[in-house]
Amino acid sequence: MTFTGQAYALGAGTVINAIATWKGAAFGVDLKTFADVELTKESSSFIGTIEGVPQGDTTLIERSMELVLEHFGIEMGGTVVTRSEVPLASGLKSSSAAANATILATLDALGETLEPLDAVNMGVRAAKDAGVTITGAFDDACASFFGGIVVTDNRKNELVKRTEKEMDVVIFAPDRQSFSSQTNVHNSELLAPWVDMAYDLALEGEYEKAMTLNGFLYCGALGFSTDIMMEALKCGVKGVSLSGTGPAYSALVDRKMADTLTKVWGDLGTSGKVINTKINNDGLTKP
Ligand SMILES: Nc1ncnc2c1ncn2[C@@H]1O[C@H](COP(=O)(O)OP(=O)(O)OP(=O)(O)O)[C@@H](O)[C@H]1O
Ligand SMILES: O=C(O)C1=C[C@@H](O)[C@@H](O)[C@H](O)C1
Repeated sequence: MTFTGQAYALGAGTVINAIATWKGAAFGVDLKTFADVELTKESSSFIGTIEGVPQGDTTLIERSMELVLEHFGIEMGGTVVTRSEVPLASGLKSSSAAANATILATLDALGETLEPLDAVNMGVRAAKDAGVTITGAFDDACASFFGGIVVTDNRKNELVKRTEKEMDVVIFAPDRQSFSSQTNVHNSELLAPWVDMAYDLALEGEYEKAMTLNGFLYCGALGFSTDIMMEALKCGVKGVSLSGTGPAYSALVDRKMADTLTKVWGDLGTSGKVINTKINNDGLTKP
């Protein structure tokens, strides 16, 4: 007998990368990762597949499934298949989306529920166990789960603030990957006094100023070009940043600016794709 479950979770963009100070902020976007889970008592192993990425590391989604079963004390094995609109390891929180979607799909297969923050914390634990994160990325996990803009303390796994905003999001995603686990933590930590200033701006609700400051700081620390950000500022954009540990950049804009920036970034001739989406304020459920 098999038990099947499906779920999705959101990708996200960065306001504050938490690696310098363990305090972060992020917003959920309208790009989804879907997970299909199949559980059976006939097996005790967990096998994950990332559709279209045969060489992808499936430890995170296998561990996510395992943690749900452990929590309920159920002895089963199974498979999980993810497919994603979120480019993998680009800074757009593909890992948080994959963990959240897998946990919810496993709950769906079992006919069980968890409190939203317990599900988020389980995904953070899976990410730490799989070695794909530095701080646990509780900020990204909350943005992926609840949508809107979230401000968090990743050391305490505390959701400090959540706001909803109707804004478009324009993303420039280069055709390459940058894994959080291999990012330059030492350089990021050198930024702490200035990242604190950006975090305070985020707490005051000045998300666009906060993210632009974050972007220039982390481009400097991680060796990414600021050209893409400068092109956005020349158009009049106020909020633009390197997202996560890169290489993608995202901007918070109104509808009219979204069209302008999509064209400007698309015409740059830098290899990569421009994605026009928006903040997803619905999330999967409210905190
Ligand atoms: N769709 C997916 N299915 C299964 N695992 C995934 C998926 N997407 C990402 N992952 C896992 O997450 C890892 C990438 O995590 P990483 O934190 O480097 O990327 P990210 O979350 O997109 O970036 P950032 O944290 O900077 O936003 C992959 O190596 C893989 O293990
Ligand atoms: O691995 C991590 O701890 C993180 C990675 C990036 O996505 C950051 O944006 C996030 O704030 C923390």
